[in-house]
Amino acid sequence: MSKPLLAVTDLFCEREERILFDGLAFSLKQGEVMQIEGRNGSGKTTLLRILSGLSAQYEGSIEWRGESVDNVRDEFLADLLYFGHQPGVKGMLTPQENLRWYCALHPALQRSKIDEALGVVGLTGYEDVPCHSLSAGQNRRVSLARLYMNQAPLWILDEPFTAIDKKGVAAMEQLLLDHAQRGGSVILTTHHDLAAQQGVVKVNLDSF
Ligand SMILES: Nc1ncnc2c1ncn2[C@@H]1O[C@H](COP(=O)(O)OP(=O)(O)OP(=O)(O)O)[C@@H](O)[C@H]1O
Repeated sequence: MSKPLLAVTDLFCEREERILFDGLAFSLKQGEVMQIEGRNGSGKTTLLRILSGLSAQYEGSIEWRGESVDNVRDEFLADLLYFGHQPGVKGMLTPQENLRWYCALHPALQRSKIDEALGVVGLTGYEDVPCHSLSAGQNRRVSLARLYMNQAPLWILDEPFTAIDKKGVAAMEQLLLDHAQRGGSVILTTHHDLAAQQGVVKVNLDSF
């Protein structure tokens, strides 16, 4: 049997003397989409930050391709795209400039795909408009355009559909499924009901 891509065992995390989860365990295989569920404040963002290496305030084991993430940190980070709660878009820059800046940070990405990615997320005609004068949903779309340019094996996405309209959510869901079909894996949180329930593995933090 093939090793899981990501294996979490006996994870414990507390914040402000409140236990968020204890004994949390799950594994993610290649090509799997996993939705982390739980009530507000249950620790979903905290968990995603731990999994992405942004927080070390936990106990337990996290393995990437069978090795402790502590031992393969560089390889793990190179294989990861983390999409945080905030859109991470610079208001003074245009959508095109934001994506150019993103490409400069991640040389594996193709600058030639920027216009295509902006087109796919419905921002044709807005390429040169400063992001501070775009709507919340449009700013979120600038951020989501990065997913169309990134084939990292693991996507960790925190509330990627916030402020996105229904049609946009459907397109994004399809993008996640396409990524999984190509052998990528996805861990996400969302308060949206995903249309594609089949094939989505769920982990509910309220149970831990
Ligand atoms: N850096 C921190 N310091 C102190 N407490 C924190 C910190 N980060 C998170 N918390 C607390 O941990 C709990 C879990 O927060 P978290 O943002 O992970 O929840 P969530 O499940 O993502 O919530 P939501 O569904 O509302 O987005 C909250 O009670 C929060 O106040």
